[in-house]
Amino acid sequence: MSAEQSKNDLLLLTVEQMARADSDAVRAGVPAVDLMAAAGKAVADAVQERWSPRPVLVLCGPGNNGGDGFVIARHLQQAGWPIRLAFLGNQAKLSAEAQYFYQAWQGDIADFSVSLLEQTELVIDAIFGAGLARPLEGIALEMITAMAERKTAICAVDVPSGLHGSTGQALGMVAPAELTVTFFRKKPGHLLFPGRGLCGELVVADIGIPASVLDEIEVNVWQNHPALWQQNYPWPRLDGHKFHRGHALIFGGETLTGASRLTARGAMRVGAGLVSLAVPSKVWPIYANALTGAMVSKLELGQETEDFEELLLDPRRNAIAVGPGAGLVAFESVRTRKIALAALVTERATVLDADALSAFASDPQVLFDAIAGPCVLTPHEGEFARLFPRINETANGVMQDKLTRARLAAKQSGAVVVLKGADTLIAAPDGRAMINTNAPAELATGGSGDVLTGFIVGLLAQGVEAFDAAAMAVWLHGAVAADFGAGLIAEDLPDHLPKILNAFIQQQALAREVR
Ligand SMILES: NC(=O)C1=CN([C@@H]2O[C@H](COP(=O)(O)OP(=O)(O)OC[C@H]3O[C@@H](n4cnc5c(N)ncnc54)[C@H](O)[C@@H]3O)[C@@H](O)[C@H]2O)[C@@H](O)CC1
Ligand SMILES: Nc1ncnc2c1ncn2[C@@H]1O[C@H](COP(=O)(O)OP(=O)(O)O)[C@@H](O)[C@H]1O
Ligand SMILES: [K+]
Repeated sequence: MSAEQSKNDLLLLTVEQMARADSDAVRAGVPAVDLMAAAGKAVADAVQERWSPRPVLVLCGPGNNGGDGFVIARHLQQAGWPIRLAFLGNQAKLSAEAQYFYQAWQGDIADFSVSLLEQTELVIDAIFGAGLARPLEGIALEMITAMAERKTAICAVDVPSGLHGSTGQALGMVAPAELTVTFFRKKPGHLLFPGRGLCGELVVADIGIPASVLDEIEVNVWQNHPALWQQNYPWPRLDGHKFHRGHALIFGGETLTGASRLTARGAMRVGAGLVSLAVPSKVWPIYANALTGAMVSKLELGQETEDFEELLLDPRRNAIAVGPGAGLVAFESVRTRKIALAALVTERATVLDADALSAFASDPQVLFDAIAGPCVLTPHEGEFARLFPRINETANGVMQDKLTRARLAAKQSGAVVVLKGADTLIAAPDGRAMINTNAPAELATGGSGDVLTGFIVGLLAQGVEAFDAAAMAVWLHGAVAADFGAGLIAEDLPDHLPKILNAFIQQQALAREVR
């Protein structure tokens, strides 16, 4: 598969974009009835690959998702499965293609009723798909609530009914599926929590929509994956020396000294040519004692910012990280702000994390106004709420989804925003975004974010553009943790990185040989 093709496969379509892809395909000559036939067949195949024949209840809703349900029921029935089918809606209002498959269905059609679940071992949820306009109510809601309570095995068509495909948010109740089969491309809601947890295994089926329809749709959200950035990965040059690989400067505070040391180790392992820590002179011995490969510079009491600025007079210190362990109590907070602003004024590539974000909570605009060069902000949800309170405001008690919030924050701040969590978002001010999906829950351990900051600043030092550096770092961070597995602590992340990088090099070499 070519790089362009895999990039294309990683695109995520909103519900509206998917509807557009669908209608453009029809306009390009693919009959709508063929799309529905292919969609239903793909779901029936996926079901037969995973389950042995058993009593199945197919729940068909009023739209085209329901239309798919009729196709699925027919295939499974022809394969000898015991099928019951229930329909919610008005036959006269079905689309032409759904009407066609409704007519083609040979069996009985029941009304929705919770009692149907009694002799059911597998439910095909074809109630609502991408077209859900408002929260579920009435018998649809009762059905889904009963399915969730009984923990019936569910195969969802396109999305588990009630889940919003663009946001990953539940519109009221959603029964978690074991398997979700979607069509053509994934949607953000399949990858963003809670949606990701509700979809179970996710299968993307080709239903005959030509990829060329994407040429007309402006898509700028992807699932984060090396195919998107591996051509920009900064492998060392054969004739290189350490200054070709950049010099990362990291500020270290005086209380939680471990945090910035983790950052430094992350930056070193990811390949920065040189790494320096700049730390208050009174704690210099702690750092100097603990670090071998990194250099430690002293910032004298009362003139820490000036000393930091002096270090920045050397243009070879080309990437800066401030935040991990920087300090927030009283005078520390003021110092953290000053150091962050001193970094930003150079317009060199800068990562601000942790305390360097919280230090601006009282006036985030001061931070945003100072961002002029390449900058990456790496808030977790708590830090995000402090910096972007307006973006987090709720309407009817509901906050906007994570993708929207990260993109608004990137636009507002002028920085690449890495909104961390189990479904970390990477968003650029120009609207591009990636959703990361390879991170295991083992990363929820103190200090893992500090290492991520180190990976980012190490890549920035090597000249990688901010959005790519953030995407690479987040992916590597997840890959390392997933490969390490149980028992992971933050210290393991830098030290296990070489294994992942070496595997990555081998894969790239293989790909080159194949080409
Ligand atoms: N390329 C594609 O996108 C294809 C899509 N197909 C299927 O078509 C589906 C999309 O079809 P539709 O746009 O008809 O969407 P749905 O099947 O989700 O149905 C929407 C219908 O439900 C009604 N509705 C929405 N919210 C409601 C609520 N809360 N309570 C009661 N009624 C509500 C709407 O008024 C509309 O009539 C996809 O999910 C997929 O399963 C397939 O048929 C094949 C091709
Ligand atoms: N449940 C989870 N699944 C996957 N990744 C997670 C999970 N919880 C946290 N992470 C990741 O772990 C890191 C934690 O960073 P952060 O919250 O800054 O912690 P710390 O300050 O202790 O380093 C982030 O990269 C985040 O995306
Ligand atoms: K569904």
